[in-house]
Amino acid sequence: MSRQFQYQDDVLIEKSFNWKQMARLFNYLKPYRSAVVKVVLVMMIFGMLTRLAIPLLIGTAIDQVIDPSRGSGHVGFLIGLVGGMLLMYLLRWWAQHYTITHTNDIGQKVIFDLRSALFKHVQSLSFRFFDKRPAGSVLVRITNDVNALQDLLSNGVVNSVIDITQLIGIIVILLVLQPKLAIAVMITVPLLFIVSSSLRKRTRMAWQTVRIKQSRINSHLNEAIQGMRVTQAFAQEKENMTFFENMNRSSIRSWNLASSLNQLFGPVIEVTSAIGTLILLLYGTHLIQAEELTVGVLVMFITYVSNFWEPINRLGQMYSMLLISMSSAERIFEYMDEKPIVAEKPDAKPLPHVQGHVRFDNVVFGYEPGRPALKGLNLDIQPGMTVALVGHTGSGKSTIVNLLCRFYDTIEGRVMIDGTDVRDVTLGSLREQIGIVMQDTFVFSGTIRENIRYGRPTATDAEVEAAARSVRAHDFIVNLPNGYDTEVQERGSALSMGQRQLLSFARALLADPRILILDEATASIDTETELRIQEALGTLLDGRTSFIVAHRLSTIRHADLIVVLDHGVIVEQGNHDQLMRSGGHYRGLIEAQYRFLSA
Ligand SMILES: Nc1ncnc2c1ncn2[C@@H]1O[C@H](COP(=O)(O)OP(=O)(O)OP(=O)(O)O)[C@@H](O)[C@H]1O
Repeated sequence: MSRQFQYQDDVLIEKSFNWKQMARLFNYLKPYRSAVVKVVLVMMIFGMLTRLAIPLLIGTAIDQVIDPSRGSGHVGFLIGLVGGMLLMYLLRWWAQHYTITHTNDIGQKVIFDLRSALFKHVQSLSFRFFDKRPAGSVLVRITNDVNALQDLLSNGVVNSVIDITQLIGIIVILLVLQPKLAIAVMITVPLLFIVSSSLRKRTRMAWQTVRIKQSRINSHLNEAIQGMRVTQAFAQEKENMTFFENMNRSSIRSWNLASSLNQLFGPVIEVTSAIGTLILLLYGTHLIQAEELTVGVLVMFITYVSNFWEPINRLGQMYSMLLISMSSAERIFEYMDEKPIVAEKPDAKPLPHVQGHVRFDNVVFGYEPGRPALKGLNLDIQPGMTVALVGHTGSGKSTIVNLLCRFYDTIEGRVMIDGTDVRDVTLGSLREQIGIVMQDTFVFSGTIRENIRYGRPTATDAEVEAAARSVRAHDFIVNLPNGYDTEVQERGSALSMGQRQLLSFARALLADPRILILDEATASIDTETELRIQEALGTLLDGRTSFIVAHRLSTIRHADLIVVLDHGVIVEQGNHDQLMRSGGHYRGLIEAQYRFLSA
């Protein structure tokens, strides 16, 4: 299959640890500081202390009660010790339950904050940001990468604090109980460290690969679902399936590898712990024989040492998780650090209610360096005028409207509305006064009423209906199964092309902007709908400055001014009759269209 999907931003990260990034990430835990401290305290007091106390109780039981040299009259004491142990176990269970509930809660809240902050930021970014990235990869960062941090920000932090404290506690107790034996046992720690760190590096890379493969699946799925119509229309389902299956298989393979590497840690820990126990028993026996150690203390040692490996193992896993999470954090912060190219000036003022006088003053613009889309454009449009922008594909029509809405900033020259440079006003106040009707009307999931109201959320039902009536959309809406309350879906597939156009006209009319931009649909529709749309358009354009990226002859003919563009330059302007008479580009375009229609 020739199609190649590339998700360039998903690369294996093998960088050294970025402490700054980590501090930045942990900043998100700040609002929940007191909750974290509470959980750590509960776990330390009731979880860790009970764990440390249990071996002491066992050792005491052996030396004070079970040791035959001490007689057998201490059953009451033994029951007391066992009761104490039972209480410790219960407290421990409760502390674990408390910790799990609360760490999950903290984790969820942090993830919520992080995801909201990221979405808010991404929403503020300029068109140029989205030009460069497939929607799928943005989606993956807001979902997968944020999710990848959940474990770290919940159990990760709390468990690490507890594990470190527990380790220190055990080491101190062992050293106090029998320093020589303690040092002998700990000889195994560096051994474990060396073996596991090389294994851990491989495991970390393997888990990163898993994450990347899963991200690719998500990115691909997003594209595949969005492009499903094209896939089906070109009967590419089989090829698409093969591609997907390969990705899926490769994801499983990477998961199997990572998980088998992960499973090697268990045996490594077991072997080290066995060596530790061997040292403990050999050297311990020697010390007992030399009367430097009691059997009870040896049992305490054995229990403590068995509790020693678990936190070490968890801390190692935590370190790997930290490294993997940091690669997600880096991806998230890369977006967070992306500045909107079209930014409001700090002293930007709201644009007052405008008349609709639009001026392009020697505007030069290009989307990419070295490829100008507009080359020194001058236009002066009086309030209320209807301007038709015509020209070959790629001539710069949409670019003009993109600059008017300030989706991009000019490289040279100015765009002025009522004498104010669009860069001097707040983006909200500018765009509120400009209504846009896109060629492919985006219908959001919801009812027809909600979709029309998108233009002005505060509009009443009566106003929504009035707008729909004015643009002749009311008739088709009331004929839908639930009238204005009919649910429509994301791509508006339940509605025809013409109906979607009328819906978008109603939306724009309700918003009542002073300046209207209309990207006229190119698809041909039946004559009755065409007439209805033309009538609706008349209502919509009335009294506003309008820019129409025009394709229909009827629209172009009625425009007050026709601007003919060619390769980013205005080659002609005037009304229909003037331009026809002059016999230039425009006449050529119109005659070509006639020839096409009559062919
Ligand atoms: N987002 C973008 N990134 C890079 N180049 C772009 C982008 N949008 C448009 N261009 C380029 O800018 C030039 C002008 O494009 P523009 O969309 O303004 O043309 P148009 O006249 O509206 O075309 P059409 O009638 O096909 O919509 C073209 O060469 C196009 O390839």
